[in-house]
Amino acid sequence: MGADNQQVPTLDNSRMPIVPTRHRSPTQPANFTRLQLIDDEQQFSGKLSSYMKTKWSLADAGFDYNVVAVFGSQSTGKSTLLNRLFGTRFDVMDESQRQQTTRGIWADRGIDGMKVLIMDVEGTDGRERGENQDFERKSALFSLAISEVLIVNMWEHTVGLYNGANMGLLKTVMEVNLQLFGSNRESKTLLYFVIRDHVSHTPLDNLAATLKQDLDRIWSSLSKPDNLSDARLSDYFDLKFTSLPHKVLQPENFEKQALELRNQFTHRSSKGYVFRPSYKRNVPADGFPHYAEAVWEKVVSNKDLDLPTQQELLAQYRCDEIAATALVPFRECIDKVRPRVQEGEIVKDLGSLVQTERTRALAAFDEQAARYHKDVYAKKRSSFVQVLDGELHSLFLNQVKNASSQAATTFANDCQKLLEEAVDDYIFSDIVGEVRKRVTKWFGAAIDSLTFKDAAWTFNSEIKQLESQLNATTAKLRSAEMERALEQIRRSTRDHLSDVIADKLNNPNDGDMWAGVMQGFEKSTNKAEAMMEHRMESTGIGRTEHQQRAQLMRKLHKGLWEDMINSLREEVADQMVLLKLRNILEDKFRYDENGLPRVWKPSDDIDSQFAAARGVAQALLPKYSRIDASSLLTSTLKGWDSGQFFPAGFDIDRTLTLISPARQRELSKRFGREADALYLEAKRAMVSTQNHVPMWVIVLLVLLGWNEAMTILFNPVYLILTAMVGGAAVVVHNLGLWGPVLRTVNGFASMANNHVHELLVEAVNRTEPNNRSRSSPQSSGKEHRSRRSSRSGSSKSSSDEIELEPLGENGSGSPGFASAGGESDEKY
Ligand SMILES: Nc1nc2c(ncn2[C@@H]2O[C@H](COP(=O)(O)OP(=O)(O)OP(=O)(O)O)[C@@H](O)[C@H]2O)c(=O)[nH]1
Repeated sequence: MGADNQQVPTLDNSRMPIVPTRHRSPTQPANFTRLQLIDDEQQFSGKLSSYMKTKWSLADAGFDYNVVAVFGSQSTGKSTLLNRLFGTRFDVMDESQRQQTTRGIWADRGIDGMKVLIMDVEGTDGRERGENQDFERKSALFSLAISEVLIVNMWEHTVGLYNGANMGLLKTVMEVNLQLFGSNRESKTLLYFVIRDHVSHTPLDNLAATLKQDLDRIWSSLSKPDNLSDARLSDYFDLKFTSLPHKVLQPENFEKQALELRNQFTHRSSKGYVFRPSYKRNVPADGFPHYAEAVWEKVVSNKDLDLPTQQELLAQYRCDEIAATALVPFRECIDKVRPRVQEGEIVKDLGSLVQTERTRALAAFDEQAARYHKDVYAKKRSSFVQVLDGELHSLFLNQVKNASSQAATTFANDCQKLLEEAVDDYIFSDIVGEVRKRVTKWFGAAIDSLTFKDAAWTFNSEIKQLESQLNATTAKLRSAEMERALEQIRRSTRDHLSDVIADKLNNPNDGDMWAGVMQGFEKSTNKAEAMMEHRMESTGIGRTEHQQRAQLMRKLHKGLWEDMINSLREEVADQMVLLKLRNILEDKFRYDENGLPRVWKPSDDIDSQFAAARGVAQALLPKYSRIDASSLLTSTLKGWDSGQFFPAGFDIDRTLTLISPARQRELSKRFGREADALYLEAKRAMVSTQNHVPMWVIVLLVLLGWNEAMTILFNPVYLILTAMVGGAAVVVHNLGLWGPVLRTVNGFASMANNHVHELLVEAVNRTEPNNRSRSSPQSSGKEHRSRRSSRSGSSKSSSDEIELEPLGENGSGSPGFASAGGESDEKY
């Protein structure tokens, strides 16, 4: 193509020179808007969609656009004609070369606001392609399928020629077209025959009649499908004919008539306006690229080309595209709130927020997709709604679950708080019922905000789920309430029963001990049952709920029984039971029948009294060891006799034994030891009543006086000596040996006396042998006295002097010296 051919075309013919040139390359100046839609290699351009949007601004045209294609032999001025009609810049052959200019199919938009898409198709019978008619058939079929108006360009002189007028090609194309599009009679195609170089005098009408006859002949010779055997040419095609003068020989006329012809394509009001609604393919402009490509692919692959199917496919494709586009802002909105909801937040006004986005997305979809195949659109709309609602439902479901969880938590917490704060005599079912009503109402409002008219979902299962949760919580609270009631009732009866038990076990011989205990249990149970009835009523366990009530009663009985057993076990603990036995023993042993303390006298038979008392006490040990509950058989306790009193599996027999046999034996031994101590104590008490101050102590005190006696007592040496002497005396006394001892002492004294006497005599004899002879024995005795007096330092008178008497003859005389006169108390 020459550079001058790249001038911006206008409708001013003087500025639209046809400059022969050659342009075989798809590259073009930037300001050109044409596109090689299908190239030499039969490849469909991937740029059509972007050209529709950016270069041609037709994407948003909806149905308000037209498609025109040109069909004809090579170099018959097709491109020239299109450029004249639509202001396009399709390549025009360089006169000097006479070579094929247009290869493949080119497309462009008409200028000056014309919403016309023009396709310049490679000419048929091309020298370059030779015998190969594959592309010309495909391109012709493609043009026929997608165009509202197909301009059939031909020289005047070829009219009436079969091959020269491309009648053979037209026949083939029509035949295939009938097979492929036969079922679609809704949209026709205008075959606009433009006869070029009309220079002869043959009127156009004659030329048109010739062509029409040729076409009818072709049509009748077509091999039609069976179901279309009656199909007429006019069912599918409208025919229109025009001619143009010779461009070179009659340039002015040519331009003039070309302009008139142009008006038929541009001015709706002009006579002969070509674009009629019946030619519409019902393909919106934004779907045209996909539609055209799909048609081309069908043509190229020789598959059956069914226009309705293609339209449906297109509709499906486009509706999907539109839906995807409409979904983007919707998802953006959802994605903003989804994390918050997933984290458990209850997003305020979520329902209205996303409902607005849903409406917006649907409106965007409807605006564009409604132009496509109705059935497909309806289905796709339904699918789109499902997608939207699917996203919403999953989001709402999370929100509902959050609300449900919060409602359940609030219910549990509020109930617990109110029950804890409730004063006595509160009605459990009133408190719980009130909270439940409030929570359910709140949850209902949360659900309502997420449900709207067109929404295909309900949250019935979530409502049921919450109800189950609330029921479960209520059951738990009721169970806890009853546990609390059980504990309170047991506590209130426990003290009374403990007192009864302590009293009965401490006085085992006052009537039937176990009957008394059981009576106490019966009273406590009756009282507890009445309290329990009241609590069950207030907790909402109606009288119709027999099983639950019976279970609770049995649980209460078990608790009361266990409380009694625990109290009994405390009472018969080792120390307690020993204390009880000891008390009984003491009562029987230490006190008489009148309850007065006994003072044991030697004459009392302690042993038999003790044995009797101990027997009574020991007999109580087996009594304490096992509970006798037989009296309850005749009690007022319901179910005791039928075994329905306690819960199933409760082994009452196991609880009856308080003290095992082994423990009984051990306790019996320990009690025996304690009893023995008591016995000894009694014995000692009796002995103590007989004891007095020993005689020897009195003698000692008389003999020694108080001070001496104390000296002996507090001086260890004296005390030991005294003890030894005393001990010896006791032994002697006890053995009755005083006689022999006295005799022995006397013997020893006599011997000592004799020995002393001998010593004295010897001494006297030794000292005074000579004096004996010089003096008389009297004088000698006086001297002896004087020496003794001098030794004693005494200056006694003569009346104090001691007379030394001679020793007895037999040696068994008095052990001491005989004293003279009243001086006999002084000892030697
Ligand atoms: N005689 C005559 N020549 C014309 C007319 N219109 C165009 N031409 C000339 O015919 C030659 C071919 O013109 P094109 O417009 O390229 O023809 P075409 O059919 O598009 O050619 P291809 O695209 O190669 O098939 C050019 O040299 C034009 O100047 C016409 O009406 N009469």
